[in-house]
Amino acid sequence: YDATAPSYATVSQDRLDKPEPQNWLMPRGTYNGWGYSPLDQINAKNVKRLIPVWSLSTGVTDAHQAAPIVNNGIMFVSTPQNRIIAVDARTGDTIWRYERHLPPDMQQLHPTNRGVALYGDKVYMATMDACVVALTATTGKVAWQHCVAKWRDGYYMTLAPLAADGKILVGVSGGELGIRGFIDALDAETGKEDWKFYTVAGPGEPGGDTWKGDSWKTGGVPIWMQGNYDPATRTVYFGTGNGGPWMPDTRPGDNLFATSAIALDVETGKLKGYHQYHWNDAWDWDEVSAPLLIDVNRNGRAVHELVHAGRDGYLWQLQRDPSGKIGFISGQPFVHQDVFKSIDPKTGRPTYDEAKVPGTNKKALFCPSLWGGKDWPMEAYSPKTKLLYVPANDNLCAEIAGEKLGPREPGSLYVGVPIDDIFSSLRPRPGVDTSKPMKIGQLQAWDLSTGKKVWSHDFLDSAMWAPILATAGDLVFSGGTNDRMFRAFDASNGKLEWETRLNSGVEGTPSTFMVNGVQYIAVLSGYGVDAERQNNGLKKMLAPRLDHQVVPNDGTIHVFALMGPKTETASR
Ligand SMILES: O=C(O)c1cc(C(=O)O)c2c(n1)C(=O)C(=O)c1cc(C(=O)O)[nH]c1-2
Repeated sequence: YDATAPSYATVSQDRLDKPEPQNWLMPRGTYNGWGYSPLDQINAKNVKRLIPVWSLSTGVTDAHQAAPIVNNGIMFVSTPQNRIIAVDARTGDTIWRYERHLPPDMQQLHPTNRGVALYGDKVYMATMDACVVALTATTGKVAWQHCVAKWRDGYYMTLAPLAADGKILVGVSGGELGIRGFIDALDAETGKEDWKFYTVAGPGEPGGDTWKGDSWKTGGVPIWMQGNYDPATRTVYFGTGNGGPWMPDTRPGDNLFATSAIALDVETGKLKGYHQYHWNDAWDWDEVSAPLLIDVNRNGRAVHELVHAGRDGYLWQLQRDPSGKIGFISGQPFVHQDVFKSIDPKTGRPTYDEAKVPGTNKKALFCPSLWGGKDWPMEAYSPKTKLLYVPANDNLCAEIAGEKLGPREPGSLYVGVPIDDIFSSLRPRPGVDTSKPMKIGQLQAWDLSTGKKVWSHDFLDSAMWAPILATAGDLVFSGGTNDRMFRAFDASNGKLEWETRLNSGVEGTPSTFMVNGVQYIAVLSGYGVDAERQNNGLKKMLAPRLDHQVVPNDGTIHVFALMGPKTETASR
């Protein structure tokens, strides 16, 4: 499909299995999670001619993290506050807007939304009040809605749904509210539940013995990032979040399947395999960004791998078996990490420095910080350069101590660390001189065959908090820094090739597509949630250097193309 006049084209399973380069049908472009486009009209030689074609205010503020999803010239964008906008991708003309009003007494811990899914003739969104809505793609009218849990019990949703095998897969947030996490698969046509997988193993279930007493009932393990999918083996891969409450002594044991990669049968939801990155999490290191499915050349042999740059600061390379079983290959730090003393070379299981493990009435300083070496923003992989691109945060640590928990009240925080302590927990790496510009955010490029870092582009006095887009034009695109820049780097050496300053901070997932022979790059600006909370921590840490810095929150869709006759027509 390459639209001359944009019109919605039915999204079949076949189109999702083999997506067309012109379209961007899911947050990472393809099921393998690469965030890679084979388009190369915009490339390292001409990217200096990239200009804005149109922009559109979303009408809301806060963290705009979704990828602009494009099907046959029609763009779908979701924003905080349960909204979707459908736009003509060439011109920015609005086709429809949808809003699902939130209950007025609802408190949002993470007011964001990571995108829509397309399937058949519908658009799907997971909502803050823990429902899935299906809209008719051409009209924006509700086709069905199904609530997977009660928001008053502390469940909410921020992730992009994953559409596969006639199902819409979603998971729940609430790791700080004493939930029991799960993934639901809903029938794409009707919204009826097909299967449910609990991420906290219950008594008698496999993994159930890794929770003591009733701790499983409030064990957390949220799923707040979309999964990836292997159509060949019909296996979905998700990353799982932290155990709850935070202090590990409240839930002794490994706590399966927290902070893990899990493989589920798309048809039945049955667990096929898992790998727990770190056991009995104590640092809020959700490992929710799903592992990327990459075939890595090892001594001339293609190894089917699952690759994940962890919030725990380790770059994990795992083996994926056709049966769904997951094996361990390697793990190594990509930022300063002082918690793991070693990892078992056979299993990857880390041993901990006990002084770095916080607990109830036990304070600990640990690195990386509780936002991790990399929070949710996704890595990208280019099959052309064979490099993995990681949005990393180095030289940051956190200090927290647990307090005794009272009884859980449904819908209230159930963390065991005062929320103000969490937001003020950020510390510099011991020994770092914060009176000088500090190296924090990095865009790193890794050769997965050798396990070596090939280059790193460093940002001073700023975290790096945005997903990466890689293209066949030998470019990688990303925002993520506190100066409102959106940038393009040379994919092979990390050289900055182009940057433009936008209205707000940029933590959107960039996407690219083609209409009428013109390649476009799209990204959302709009800053907030934990990028902003961490930046507030940096402002305190680096005072007075960032005292006057403002990173506005206003949401906007931005679309760019190369200057030339065709873009002039497109932008009229
Ligand atoms: O435990 C959870 O349920 C949960 C949910 C979310 C979310 O849904 O966005 C975040 C986190 N945890 C979290 O730990 C975190 O660092 C985080 C950052 C962000 C963000 O949007 O920037 N969300 C979340």
